[in-house]
Amino acid sequence: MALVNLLQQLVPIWPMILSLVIAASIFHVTYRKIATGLAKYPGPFWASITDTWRLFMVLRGRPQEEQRELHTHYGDVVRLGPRTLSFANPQAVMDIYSGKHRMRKSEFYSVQRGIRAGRSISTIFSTTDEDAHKRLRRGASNAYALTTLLQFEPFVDSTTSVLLAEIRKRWADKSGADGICDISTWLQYYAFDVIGELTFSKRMGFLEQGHDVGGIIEAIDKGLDYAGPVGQVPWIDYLLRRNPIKLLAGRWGLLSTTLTHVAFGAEQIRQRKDQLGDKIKESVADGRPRDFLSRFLESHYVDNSISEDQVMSLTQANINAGSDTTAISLRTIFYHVLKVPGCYEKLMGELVAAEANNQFADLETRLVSWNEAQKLPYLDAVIKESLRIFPAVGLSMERVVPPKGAVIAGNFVPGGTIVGCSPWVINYRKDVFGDDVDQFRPERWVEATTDELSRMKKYFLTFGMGSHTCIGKNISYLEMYKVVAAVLRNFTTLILQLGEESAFKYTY
Ligand code: HEM
Repeated sequence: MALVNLLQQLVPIWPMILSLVIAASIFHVTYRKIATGLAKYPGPFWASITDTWRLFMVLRGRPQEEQRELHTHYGDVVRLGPRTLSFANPQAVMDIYSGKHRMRKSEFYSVQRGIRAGRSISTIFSTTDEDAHKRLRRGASNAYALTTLLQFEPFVDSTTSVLLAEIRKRWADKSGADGICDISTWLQYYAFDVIGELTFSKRMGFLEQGHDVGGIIEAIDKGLDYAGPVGQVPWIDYLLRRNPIKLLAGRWGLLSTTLTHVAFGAEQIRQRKDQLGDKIKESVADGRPRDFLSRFLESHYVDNSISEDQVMSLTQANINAGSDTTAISLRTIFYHVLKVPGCYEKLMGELVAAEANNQFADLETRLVSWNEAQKLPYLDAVIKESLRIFPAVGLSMERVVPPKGAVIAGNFVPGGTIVGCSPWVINYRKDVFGDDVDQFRPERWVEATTDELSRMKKYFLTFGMGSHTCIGKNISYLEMYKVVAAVLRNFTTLILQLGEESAFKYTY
């Protein structure tokens, strides 16, 4: 009754209320469009007044393609939000990521912090604090260095052997539907198991059990499906996952907020500490293969270069940043090898010739060592081209312009603006990779002149660039070169059967 009375009293003044709402909206739109200093940059109208436009672009499931189309339509700089610009030219890549403007990561990354017992866990990937990042990266970089790469080979070999054994047991030499392996799913199991083995000397068990054990893959995929769209409007995170009431309930043990893979990592660290006891404070130098956890624990307990929390955070970064990315990349490699006419035959030809030339030491299990894989130029070209044409990261790698502003590719950009380049845009630049960029053509990496090749390598953005460039790049190359060569050596007749290609969706 009271509400009806109130509405009746408002009737005479509704034109005034409506005018106020319209005036406020006009002010809001004008402010966001012009006062941010980005009015001169072209882009979709709705993007210039609200970030939710970008959120919907991500939800539509093909933001990487849409961003490329926007650049084709509007040019090298596109306004993707009231305070967000996307750049497409190579000079911008240098200006944004080379470190000359000391730009920090945007809040897009904060959305990807883990949660354990109601507390957020920042990782080397998700932190937006440049000093914290520097400390973490310095403490961890030894473990990921090219010089330690070979020490990780036994971990990759053992997971690869399990993958081969499972394929053999389940599908090899079987006819009809019994002989069809959903390689896409199994490559995902492989990538997740190998990162578990590299990090904790413990596979998560996907390959052996043939399913998503403990729902870990689902949890990580859900995390990415959440982070992609929510990262466009990061404050939404504080209403949803990082809702203070929810976090408090998590701290008090009233609600389980710990993410599945975070719990898995925490359990591995606990077990390792129990197992090592007092030996945890001793340096390990007996030449045994050492996983990442062992190296991080040594950095903490022996070298004091990272904190205990950082041990947890670094192992989490491996799982979060290193599993799905490698799975996507392995899938795109196999997809192109089997789909593009002539590619499979050429690659097999290279492997057979190498075998005939006694280039491979292992004739029994047919695993391939890192050093052997490095002597296969066509394999190298196929992997590079697959990663160029289908980079695992589909959105801009966002950075924040420092308060005094910055000149990016000749354009002055005011402080506080979020700027970035997408690997899906830069990897398709004709002036870098050639006129036939839409075509999968590994030969471009073989035929290029020295100058062309160095330009292609310089702007190849699949692993990012600068101080935040992928720390696990060498590890992922180790996995990919070895497993692709080993699968092809072991199973000589592979036929591609495509499923629902249209069901493919990208949210990150
Ligand atoms: C083919 C596989 C992979 C791809 C395509 C990939 C791609 C990327 C990209 C593009 C970035 C930079 C993101 C940015 O600047 O916004 C990045 C960072 C990172 N990656 Fe990878 N990655 C892969 C595999 C791995 C693996 C195997 C690991 C761990 C073992 C890993 C760990 C990380 C970490 C920790 C960062 C953050 C580095 C920092 O900010 O300092 N990645 N990755």
